[in-house]
Amino acid sequence: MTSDAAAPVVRTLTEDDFPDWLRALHTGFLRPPTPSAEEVAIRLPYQDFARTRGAFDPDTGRCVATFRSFAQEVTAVGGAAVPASAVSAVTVSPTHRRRGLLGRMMRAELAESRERGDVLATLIAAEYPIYGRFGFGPASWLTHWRVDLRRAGLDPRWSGPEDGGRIDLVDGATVRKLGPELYDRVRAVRHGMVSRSARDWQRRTGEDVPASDRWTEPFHATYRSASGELEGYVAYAADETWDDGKQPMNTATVRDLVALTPAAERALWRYVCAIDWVTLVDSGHRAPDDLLPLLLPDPRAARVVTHADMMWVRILDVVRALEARTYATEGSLVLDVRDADGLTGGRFLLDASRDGASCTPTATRADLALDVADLGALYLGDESVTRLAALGRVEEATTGAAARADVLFRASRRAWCPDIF
Ligand SMILES: CC(=O)SCCNC(=O)CCNC(=O)[C@H](O)C(C)(C)COP(=O)(O)OP(=O)(O)OC[C@H]1O[C@@H](n2cnc3c(N)ncnc32)[C@H](O)[C@@H]1OP(=O)(O)O
Repeated sequence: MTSDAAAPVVRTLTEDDFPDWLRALHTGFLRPPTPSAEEVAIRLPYQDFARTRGAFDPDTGRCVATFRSFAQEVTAVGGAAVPASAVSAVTVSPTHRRRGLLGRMMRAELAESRERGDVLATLIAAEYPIYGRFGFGPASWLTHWRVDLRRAGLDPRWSGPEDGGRIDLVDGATVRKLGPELYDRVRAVRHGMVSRSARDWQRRTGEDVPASDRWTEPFHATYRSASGELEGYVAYAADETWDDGKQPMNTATVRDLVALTPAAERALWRYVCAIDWVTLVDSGHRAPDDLLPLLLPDPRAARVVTHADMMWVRILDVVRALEARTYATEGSLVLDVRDADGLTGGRFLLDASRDGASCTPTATRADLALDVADLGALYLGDESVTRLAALGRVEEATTGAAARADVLFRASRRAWCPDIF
């Protein structure tokens, strides 16, 4: 049912709107609504009001919907950093739901992002059914394991990396200093990862974090190779659970684990799985093909707790998006891309060669026809064209085109976005 009340005004914010906007954000996310003065003061300097939208009820003047975006880079298959607009803080208050406010804010944002020259829009969807209608597709998936170390079969005598590398516990300030450069090297070689701002590192390490974030200090450990190179880092927290029989039953929860080399990744997981008192390891958000379960002598000790869609991608510029990534082999395909919002649809000839890929508008007969949301789902190599064709979502006009597209689009590792934004 639509209310007779006057439609809210959707606009970008001024500084004065911010406390009310924050209240609306908390309301939508079901947190205690009224922000403290401390929270407003801490968050204020990090707001880009030109990219923060709100909807304001004309009768009450109150903010009833929130939306923001920020500049981000997404690593494409092959390592290119693709400019994206990351969408976040999307809420509509329960008093104003299902009157089209999200649609108004999203369409304004996507048009502006396309104008700005962003190639993709990205988001982490709170609920699966919300964003497909706006051309987003689930482009990366996460798996979250809980490892029962009593069943894993690991050698309890482990005392550090066997490869001459070393692990050191460090403090948050050290992570703020060393983490960004390490992380940028890692994201340059793993598709699906996204850039992190200095503010992200502050929030991970507890600098300038409002009480409402409920941050607690984690342990941070680095891995250095035998030659002293920093190659990996882990942040983990532990609880203080003991069972009735006076046995430690602590869970180590990994908040962040990034590694430049497989040796670093193996060593950091091994380290977390060898901490005294820890009987359970909670892996946090990993790629579905993470090394963790197969590092255990008994991989069944790693039980999948969550397997779900993670980052959603909305392609805003088909030509630049498809030219930015690499392909597993040489080949060409004509794609008919439907975009109901008229941002980037059309027919395109994708030509992948040893020298790179070109994507050009064409009038040639299409091999495959698909919605822009499905192209988003395929973009990071983490979905099968054949599967989407079997679902009736990709139309195969040329026999064998779906299988050819799979060979081109798939990657040897799964896409991974570890960050919630
Ligand atoms: C990137 C992020 O920030 S993810 C966080 C998203 N926020 C939340 O989940 C917080 C709680 N939910 C909300 O605040 C709101 O329900 C929102 C923002 C999800 C939706 O806002 P609304 O203004 O009600 O959406 P709007 O009226 O524009 O709906 C557009 C369409 O999406 C559909 N839709 C909206 N939300 C949902 C949902 N949660 N599940 C299924 N369909 C939905 C509507 O039915 C409508 O469909 P139609 O075009 O076929 O009629």
